[in-house]
Amino acid sequence: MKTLVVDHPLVAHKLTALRDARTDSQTFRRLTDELVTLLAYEATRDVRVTEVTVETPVAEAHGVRLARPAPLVVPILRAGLGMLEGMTRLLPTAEVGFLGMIRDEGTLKAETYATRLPEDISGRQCYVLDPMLATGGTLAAAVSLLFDRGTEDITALCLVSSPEGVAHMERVFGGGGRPLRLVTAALDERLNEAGYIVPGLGDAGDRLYGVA
Ligand SMILES: O=P(O)(O)OC[C@H]1O[C@H](OP(=O)(O)OP(=O)(O)O)[C@H](O)[C@@H]1O
Ligand SMILES: O=c1cc[nH]c(=O)[nH]1
Ligand SMILES: [Mg+2]
Repeated sequence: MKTLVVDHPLVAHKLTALRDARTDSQTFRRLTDELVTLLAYEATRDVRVTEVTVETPVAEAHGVRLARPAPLVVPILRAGLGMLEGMTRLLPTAEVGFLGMIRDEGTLKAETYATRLPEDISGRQCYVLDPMLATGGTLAAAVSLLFDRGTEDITALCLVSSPEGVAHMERVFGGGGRPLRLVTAALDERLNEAGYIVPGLGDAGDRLYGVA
């Protein structure tokens, strides 16, 4: 797995405001949306394109458009939903599938409660959205499911990642196989005893949508 920590002052500025416990839900949602747009720029660097020619008012111009089959964007519910609009704004032809996953806060194991994906996702480039990569259990389960369904390559976009989560993903998917990339706005210090990222930003789902 290739990991990219996006190093950009605008990303750092918005992430700092997002982390701030005083930031309200409305602002948290806006900042999440803005951060995704910035991460998406890096995350889609290898998106497949097809060469096309268009007529400008002056002459023929050679360019590209997004290739078919369209990319697949998969937010992991709930918190990943906060990243969806920012991503599809940049990838308007993308299809969207949904994975509902919840981490048991006692065992820290991820459970899948909903899977709604297009029928055929074989050969697709896939962008998985989840603001938090903590133990890595949730993202690893999502990536395994998508690879099992035939996805060609996967890029995960996370706002905050932990070293433990990245190490878990590398352990599970490091042995080659299909391409996997992680694009994250921050690699934090560690996990605490409760499995929360330190310093992190708290519970992303609760901060986006209120306490579940
Ligand atoms: O890396 P892990 O240790 O698996 O933890 C990360 C997961 O926990 C959070 O979701 P949560 O289970 O709280 O669900 P929610 O989005 O509905 O709040 C977060 O959005 C990730 O999906
Ligand atoms: O820090 C964390 C860990 C898991 N889930 C979150 O929302 N935040
Ligand atoms: Mg949550």
